[in-house]
Amino acid sequence: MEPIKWNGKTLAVLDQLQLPETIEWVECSTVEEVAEAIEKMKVRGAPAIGATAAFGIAIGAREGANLDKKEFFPYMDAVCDRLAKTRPTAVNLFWAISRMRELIKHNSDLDVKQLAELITREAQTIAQEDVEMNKTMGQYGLRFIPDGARILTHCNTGALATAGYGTALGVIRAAHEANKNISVYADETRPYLQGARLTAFELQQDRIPVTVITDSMAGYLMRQGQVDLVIVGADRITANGDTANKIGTYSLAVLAKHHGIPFYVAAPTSTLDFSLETGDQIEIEQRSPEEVSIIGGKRMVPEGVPALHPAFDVTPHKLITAIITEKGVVESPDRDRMAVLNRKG
Ligand SMILES: CSC[C@H]1O[C@H](OP(=O)(O)O)[C@H](O)[C@@H]1O
Repeated sequence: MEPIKWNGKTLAVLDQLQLPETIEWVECSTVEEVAEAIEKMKVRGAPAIGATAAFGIAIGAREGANLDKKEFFPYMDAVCDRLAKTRPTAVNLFWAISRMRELIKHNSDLDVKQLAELITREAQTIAQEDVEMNKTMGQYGLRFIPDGARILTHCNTGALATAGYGTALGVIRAAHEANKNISVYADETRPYLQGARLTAFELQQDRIPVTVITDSMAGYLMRQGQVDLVIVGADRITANGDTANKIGTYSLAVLAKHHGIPFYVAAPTSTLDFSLETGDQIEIEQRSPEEVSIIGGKRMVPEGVPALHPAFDVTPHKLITAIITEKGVVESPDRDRMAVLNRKG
């Protein structure tokens, strides 16, 4: 079940805030509606918000198709700027926007309507490429998944977090499709509950054995010898392999290291950011504390008591066993080893 569907002129967004109880599609026909769907996390997941922003730019180009060219280019700049303001951590968002800006710049000789068509096709290509990258990544990750593996994963990195198939969940899917008899522990992943609500939903649909655990149970299971490996996604990976991912990932990596359990990151190369040397430079999104204090519409923290809500944390590369991408695997990632991924094409 993909998170977005292009309808030729508008973008249907599966409202992930309503899952798993309700499957509700929201029609986005303006740039602002797309931007708000990303900001409110109706659609979320690094590659998914990149693809969504690309279609938001396509909608913007169609809205601006009646402008003359000298107005069209600054108008499209403003469209890209608006979408770039939605969420700061996942580099896939900025990768998609930058790819669209380059496309517009290198095709400025076309008329506005031709440009709008070209931009729409590029958004569709970005989505199609993402699914293909995820399936390739799944195959690269297979060698790290022993038969019968008990896998712990965090957040949601499946079809709902991408244009389809998934990153870490893509590796899990590939292992299941290869009859490796795996089972999954899904961290519920407070406060948005991507694991409990979305990963469990996806794996149940695929008949992959899944058990939801609270985030605080991971160490207990590792100490009981119940976890064979951890695999997670990523929102931004810097030149030395430091990885930003959903809050709670760093704690998992420390626990995995302590227990001698392999810790894998699966992410397409659109998640790599070689402009940053280390994870200390990654901007961590600070979301509303109300998303922590209020659960299912019910206040759990007394009014007036503050709450923190960093939406991501950074796992140092030394805690990562391997980074799996569609261009291959980097084991024991560091700056020198990651450089192999920093090649165009
Ligand atoms: C395919 S990796 C998706 C990545 O994005 C998630 O964050 P959010 O749900 O806030 O968009 C989480 O960090 C996942 O690992």
